[in-house]
Amino acid sequence: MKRALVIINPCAGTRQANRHFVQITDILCKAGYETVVATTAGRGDGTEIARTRSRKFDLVVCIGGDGTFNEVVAGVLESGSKVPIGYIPAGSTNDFGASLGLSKNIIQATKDIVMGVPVTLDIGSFNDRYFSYVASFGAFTATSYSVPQDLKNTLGHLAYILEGIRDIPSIKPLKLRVRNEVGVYGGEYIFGAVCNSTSMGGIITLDKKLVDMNDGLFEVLLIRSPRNIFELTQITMALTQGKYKECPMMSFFSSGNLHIEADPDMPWTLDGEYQPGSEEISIRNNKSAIRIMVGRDNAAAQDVLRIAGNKGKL
Ligand SMILES: Nc1ncnc2c1ncn2[C@@H]1O[C@H](COP(=O)(O)OP(=O)(O)OP(=O)(O)O)[C@@H](O)[C@H]1O
Repeated sequence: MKRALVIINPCAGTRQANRHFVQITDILCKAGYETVVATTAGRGDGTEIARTRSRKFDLVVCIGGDGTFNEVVAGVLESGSKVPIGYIPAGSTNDFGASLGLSKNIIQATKDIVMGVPVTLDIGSFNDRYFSYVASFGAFTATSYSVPQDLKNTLGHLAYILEGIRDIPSIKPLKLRVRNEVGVYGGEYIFGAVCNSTSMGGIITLDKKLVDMNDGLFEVLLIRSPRNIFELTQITMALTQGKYKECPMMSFFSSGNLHIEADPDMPWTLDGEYQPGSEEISIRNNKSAIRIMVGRDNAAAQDVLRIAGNKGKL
């Protein structure tokens, strides 16, 4: 009999997964999995459970937000197992699940895991930590949590931008030097993101055509500190229209590896969770590092994983 390890963060998001838990295990059971459940009790547990137990299973299912998924991915990678991972997004923002087109409906997401196919996906390293979809610093990090729901409903993407740019004048410029395979970028920035995703905190939305989550490359966006209202307007326009490449206040490029020199006190976020800064940061793209289950009719995943070239088949 096949075996599934379910790792659930019972406190993620609105705790809605807890209410569906019997249905989730029922679906796994009917799909032929003997199911073992492990709950996380605090930070790091997802990694510890996945690291010590993944090797004995045919499937690891993660239920929680992007932070829990990050932990489970790190644990699976550290275990050396190639076990496919199913992700049931049950957090508050679920940026990464949205990029991959995973269902927001918990039951449907579970069905997609058992009926779906494994496809490979790049995973980033930030010194000795892993991240699934974004390492970022500076402005906007709290924006996705502070936008009122009614504004999100009426204005959508624009609501995040309005909320985000409100903070820009109060942001202390951050000195940075970034080196990659082709060049060096340096100066004072208010924001930077190294993404393997089409969306980041609602503020940055990348065209699906630009993003391949399995190509060994990140999309990198750096936003310079504005010195006057004209430069601030340029940033606002570029964010609103998604035209990062054309904006003189931004550097936007694809890269596999980055070396960053920064203020060690400058905090980062990895997949939405706090990460202490460091003077020297090495960011690497671990190409096709994990296998993740996606539904067979998942059009978004087909786009961002270039399924035809992927090892999995839909
Ligand atoms: N049993 C628990 N009780 C309280 N906190 C927990 C528990 N298990 C894990 N955690 C914490 O939950 C955090 C991860 O939350 P997660 O990101 O999965 O959910 P979220 O923040 O609601 O979702 P999202 O990141 O998608 O907005 C981790 O930092 C971890 O320390």
